[in-house]
Amino acid sequence: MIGREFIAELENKREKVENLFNFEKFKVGSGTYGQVFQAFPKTKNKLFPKKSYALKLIECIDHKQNMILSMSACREIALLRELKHENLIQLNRIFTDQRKVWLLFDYCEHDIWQILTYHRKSETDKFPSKGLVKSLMFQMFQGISYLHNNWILHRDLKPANILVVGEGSKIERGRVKIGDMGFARLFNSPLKTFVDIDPVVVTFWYRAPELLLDTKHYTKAIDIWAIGCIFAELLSTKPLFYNEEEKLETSTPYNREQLHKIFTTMGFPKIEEWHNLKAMPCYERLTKDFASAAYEKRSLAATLSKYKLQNTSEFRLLEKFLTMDPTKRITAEEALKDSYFYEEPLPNADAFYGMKIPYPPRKYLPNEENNNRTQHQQQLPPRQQQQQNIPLQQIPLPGIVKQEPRIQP
Ligand SMILES: Cc1ccc(-n2nc(C(C)(C)C)cc2NC(=O)NCCN2CCOCC2)cc1
Repeated sequence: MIGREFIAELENKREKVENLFNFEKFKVGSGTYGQVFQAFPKTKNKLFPKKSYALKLIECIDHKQNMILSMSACREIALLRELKHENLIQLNRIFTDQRKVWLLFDYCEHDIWQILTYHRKSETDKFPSKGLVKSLMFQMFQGISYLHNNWILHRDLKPANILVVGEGSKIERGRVKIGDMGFARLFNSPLKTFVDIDPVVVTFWYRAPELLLDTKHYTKAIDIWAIGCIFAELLSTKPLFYNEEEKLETSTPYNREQLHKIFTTMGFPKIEEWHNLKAMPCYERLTKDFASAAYEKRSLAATLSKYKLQNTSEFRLLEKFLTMDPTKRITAEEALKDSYFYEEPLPNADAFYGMKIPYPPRKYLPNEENNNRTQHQQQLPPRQQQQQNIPLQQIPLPGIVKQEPRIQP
């Protein structure tokens, strides 16, 4: 059997995602890493229990009949196949056909961005309950602790990446699933208030000070700072380091406005607090751009005083997350042992325990697929290809549905 007939034979045998699920009209997200659809098993298919799934279409490039999988897709598949924890997104299956790669996940109706947006806009329900906040935080730390113990850093923790399972799933209702939606596409949107901010806009609000000072060492402490920002936002419903300036990514991670926001909120870091500050790559620029005296009266306690958080276990824990010196920041393991998680209300495995879920379901986005060529069919110039991508055939994609031995290119 020659190659083309063999491929055709292969195609007929494969389970096609279009035959197994209804999803085309239910797009819930799109961005740099691909598009995401809510998917419902078709009645005739017994392979998948009757519940909601998420199908992520990976952007491939079709080059001279060769499917080219991006490096990021390869990294996502390789990473997710190794990870298994109840508070992390779980990759269920991989489907491929001649032109596309689909990743199948369990569906999560909610995320912390959506929860915060609901409370910001509500007149009568302005804050998430104490029990909800505690459960979300505890589950987030369980997931991050698993990642950090496996020496994996998330590096882009923000409310939109903290998903929560909704109604419908008895066992997993209110379960936190940390993901990486990778929607951080450059977005030159007009200035907006944070209430309407799109979860896909690139924000620096969760970036640790050492990142903004161009540290060369990505560490676990960077994730802890981001979780601290999310904790503060859950307690106040306002982004702690909100910065209305939405800048396109600049060549250096140094962001003067974001640093100013952090110092205005926390005060300016003292050398005795952050011994290694002078060693930061952008320290010279920092001393030129900022006068520490301007932030003398600033502190986290002063900033959050209007939320009546002083002398609470929440505030004491928050200070440990938002410690300027990354080497002094609390670890995920230490956070899980904090007294905050051992006082009423105790964290419940179901973040929505004892409450009716008031948060709206996800909105469906228009699916451009129907009326124009999709990204994966675009041709990349050959030069770009060599740098960025590996032909699909060369990537062992174990666990693909009904995978036959691949023909070598
Ligand atoms: C390049 C790259 C992109 C993403 C990941 N990544 N990393 C993670 C961990 C568990 C490590 C946080 C999760 C993902 N991928 C997704 O979350 N994917 C989204 C899955 N969601 C979509 C919406 O519905 C629920 C499942 C890795 C590498």
